[in-house]
Amino acid sequence: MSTNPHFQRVALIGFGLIGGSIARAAKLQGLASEIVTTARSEKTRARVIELGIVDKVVATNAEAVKDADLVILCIPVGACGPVAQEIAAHLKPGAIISDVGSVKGAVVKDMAPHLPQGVHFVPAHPVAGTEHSGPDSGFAELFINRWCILTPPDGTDAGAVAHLRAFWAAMGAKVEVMTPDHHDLVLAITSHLPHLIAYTIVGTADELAQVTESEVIKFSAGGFRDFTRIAASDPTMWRDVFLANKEAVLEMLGTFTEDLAKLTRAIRRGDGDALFDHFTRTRAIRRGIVEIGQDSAAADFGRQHGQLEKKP
Ligand SMILES: NC(=O)c1ccc[n+]([C@@H]2O[C@H](COP(=O)([O-])OP(=O)(O)OC[C@H]3O[C@@H](n4cnc5c(N)ncnc54)[C@H](O)[C@@H]3O)[C@@H](O)[C@H]2O)c1
Ligand SMILES: O=C(O)C(=O)C[C@]1(C(=O)O)C=C[C@@H](O)C=C1
Repeated sequence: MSTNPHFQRVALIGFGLIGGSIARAAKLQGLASEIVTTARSEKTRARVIELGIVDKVVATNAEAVKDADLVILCIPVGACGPVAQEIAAHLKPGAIISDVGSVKGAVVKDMAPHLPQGVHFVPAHPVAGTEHSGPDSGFAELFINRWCILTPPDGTDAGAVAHLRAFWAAMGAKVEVMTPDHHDLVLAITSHLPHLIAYTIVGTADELAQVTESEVIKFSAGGFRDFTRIAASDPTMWRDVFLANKEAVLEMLGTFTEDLAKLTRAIRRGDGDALFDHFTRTRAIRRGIVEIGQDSAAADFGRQHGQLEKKP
């Protein structure tokens, strides 16, 4: 028998891209009787109320988690430890405490010591996002056909894991469980390194523009634009990701630098065969990734669950 994905009261700490998307998707799918969110500034509180998605907007995290059956921290990973400490005394016994952080090892290490006995800690990471942030950036379809990785510590109550899994699945996600360390290694290459490289190349191109007084940015071709979309992402979020996943990112950066050196040598030596072989192999891999991402699961989910459509 499948687990009911519904929660009585869901508290979202932070109403940005991810918190706002969870609120929209959970409302649309009827996954919570009540959704409460924290918005710390008067301006954001006013905007979240105006959006009319959640049932209650409060100013403090302690107030938000009161009587909540599911609490999800939707804040930068560096803030998760301090917020766990802030809310610990106010959590309802039996509640599930989760997060959406892009790094798992550091979040588990920072949060776990603060959480009281009797709550269920099930860290999570929806591997879905955009370069936008803030209360207006979320959308209900964000998680459709995207992975959500759960990293419950050993011994976590199986019922709590199943309940959170059902919640994410009902928002359209494909859910997988793995260890925090494995998660951090995989995401270092598939997500963190691409962001670092995109941030770097935008800075390099801008410096060249200043040095040569040419208009490198102004006349940037499609390739540059496609490649650097993610460099518009939130600086606080990404500062925290690189600080929190330092070891894995440095390891992947080392391997990447070696591979870049091989291509550099091929260019310097005029080794067209080496370049052609490399590009042929990586084109096939890239095309495979696109095909995997374009299967029909999103459409199937939309048909089964109502009006959700994947955004172009
Ligand atoms: N942006 C993405 O593509 C993406 C994808 C998956 C996961 N994540 C993870 O999700 C988390 C949130 O990212 P986002 O993109 O939604 O960011 P966002 O900037 O859109 O929203 C974050 C919100 O958290 C609030 N906040 C920060 N510190 C807080 C605190 N101490 N108490 C209460 N609220 C606080 C901010 O005011 C903001 O409203 C991050 O941990 C990030 O790593 C992001
Ligand atoms: O598409 C984007 O804009 C993203 O950067 C999303 C992305 C990713 O790297 O895939 C970014 C960080 C997350 O933790 C998960 C998803």
